[in-house]
Amino acid sequence: MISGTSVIPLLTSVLQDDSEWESPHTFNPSHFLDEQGRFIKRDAFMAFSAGRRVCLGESLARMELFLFFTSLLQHFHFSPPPGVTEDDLDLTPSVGFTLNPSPHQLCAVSRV
Ligand code: HEM
Repeated sequence: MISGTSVIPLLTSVLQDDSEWESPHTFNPSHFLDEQGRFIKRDAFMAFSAGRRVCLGESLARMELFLFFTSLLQHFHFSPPPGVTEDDLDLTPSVGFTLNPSPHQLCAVSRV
C-alpha cells in the first residue's frame, strides 16, 4: 500500500459477522450474557475499532454510557405505551452513516 493512503475500516464486517454472533442483525443484549446471565466480553465487539487508531475516548464513552443507562434504569421502569406489546416494537435500525433506532413512544414510570 502506498504511504499516505487513506484507510477506512468497515467495522460492520466484524460487528455483523455471522460466524461471531448468534443473531448479528438484531438488537440482542443476550450476546453479552452467558447461560447464568453474567456479562461476557466478546472480542468481536469492536465498536471503538482497534490498533493504532483505536478510539481515544473509549474509556470515557464506556463510563458515560454505564452511568447514563444504569441511572435511568435505577430510577424508571420503561415499557411500551398502553395497547402496545414488546412484540409489536419494530427494532429494525434506520440505516444512515450510523445505524439508529427508529423513533418509538415509551412510558417511563418512576420507581421511587
Ligand atoms: C459510543 C461512543 C463512541 C464510539 C462508538 C466511538 C468510536 C470510534 C471509532 C470507531 C474510532 C476510529 C475511527 C477510525 O477508523 O479512524 C474513533 C476514533 C476516535 N474517537 Fe471515538 N467513539 C466514541 C466516543 C468518543 C469520545 C467520547 C471521544 C472523546 C471524548 C472520542 C474520541 C475519539 C478520537 C480522538 C478518535 C481518533 C483516534 C485516532 O485516530 O487517533 N470518541 N472513535
